Amino acid sequence: MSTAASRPILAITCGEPAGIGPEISIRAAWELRATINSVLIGDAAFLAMIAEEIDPAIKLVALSEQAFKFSGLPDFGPERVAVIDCPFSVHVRPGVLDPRNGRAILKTLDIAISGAMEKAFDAIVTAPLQKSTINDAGVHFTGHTEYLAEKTDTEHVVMMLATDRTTPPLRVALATTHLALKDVAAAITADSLSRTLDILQHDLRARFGIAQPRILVTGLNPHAGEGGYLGREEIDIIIPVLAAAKAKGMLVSGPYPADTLFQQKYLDQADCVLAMYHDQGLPVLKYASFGHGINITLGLPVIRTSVDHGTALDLAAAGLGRADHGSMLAALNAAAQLVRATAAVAE
Ligand SMILES: NC(=O)C1=CN([C@@H]2O[C@H](COP(=O)(O)OP(=O)(O)OC[C@H]3O[C@@H](n4cnc5c(N)ncnc54)[C@H](O)[C@@H]3O)[C@@H](O)[C@H]2O)C=CC1
Ligand SMILES: NCC(=O)COP(=O)(O)O
Repeated sequence: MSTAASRPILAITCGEPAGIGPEISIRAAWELRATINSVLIGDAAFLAMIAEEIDPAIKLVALSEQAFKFSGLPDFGPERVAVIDCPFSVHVRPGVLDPRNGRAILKTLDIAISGAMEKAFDAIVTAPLQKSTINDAGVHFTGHTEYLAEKTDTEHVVMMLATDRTTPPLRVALATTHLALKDVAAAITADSLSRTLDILQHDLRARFGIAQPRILVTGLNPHAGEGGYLGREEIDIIIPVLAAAKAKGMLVSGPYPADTLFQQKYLDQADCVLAMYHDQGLPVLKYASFGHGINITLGLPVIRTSVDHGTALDLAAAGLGRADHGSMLAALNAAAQLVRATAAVAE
């Protein structure tokens, strides 16, 4: 099924329909149709309406989930973009969240995940969804990252955001994912941190072709704990884990104070920074490249990339044409590149 070498097949979940996800998904899939075989997953009638408004020349062709499951994906060629129909429960009003569509949004992800696990898709690319809407629909949901881990039976995954708009490219991985700040310290255990480093090392090699990844690790506390006077996580957990990783031959260093680590002289010597939590690492990357970065979930049995932004309900409410689809283009191109790089490393 896979056409990794030529035109990889990427499942795109169109995300929260009241946000900018459908628009950026259609624009990016259409623009890249010559090199990427995108398969949009969402409400086909709704997507057709948006496509018509963006540009009547855009050609979408819909198939039902049943047809996809029983007969697979027909070859629609590069002149049309396929849509797997996943109908919403209620009419969508741009900018207005409706939890009654929450379960259908989640179903788009389920179709993408099972299709990728069965190798009908080479990778998954997700447009942003509103995490609160899924919860309001009655399903506990903290993020795609955790949901993908659960649905693929993966015990441990790593969230990494990346941009090639800097020199060298900046990659920021996180030791924890979507957690309330009060729960972060307890989640950083020797076991979870060493698993995170192992996954980083493995995926930077297998998916990015970096033979000996150099990983700079932040501390958790201000001034990396100030020798224990501002917290003991560095002394009790991070330093011993880094020592063990170095003993295994990994090129890790730290813990560095997070507020001064992001300087060119350090980043020039690094393939990746591992930050301890969401708002420690991501603001730096988003400041460097917001709207053009990507989010990659490492450690999964499938390739998944996403955009570096959220649903932007404010823009969706204002009408089509306001959102920048640069990050969606980057996420699609990165997924295609990861498909090719992974195939090359496996050979
Ligand atoms: N991968 C995902 O599914 C993600 C989903 N989210 C969800 O998005 C929701 C809203 O998040 P916010 O923190 O408000 O961030 P946001 O990224 O949606 O918006 C923050 C600001 O950036 C602007 N912006 C965002 N994307 C843009 C684009 N493509 N072009 C131009 N301007 C853009 C918005 O107009 C707004 O001013 C959250 O509640 C969260 O659930 C957030 C991040 C990732
Ligand atoms: N800020 C990045 C983010 O929240 C990613 O969330 P998700 O991809 O796990 O849904």
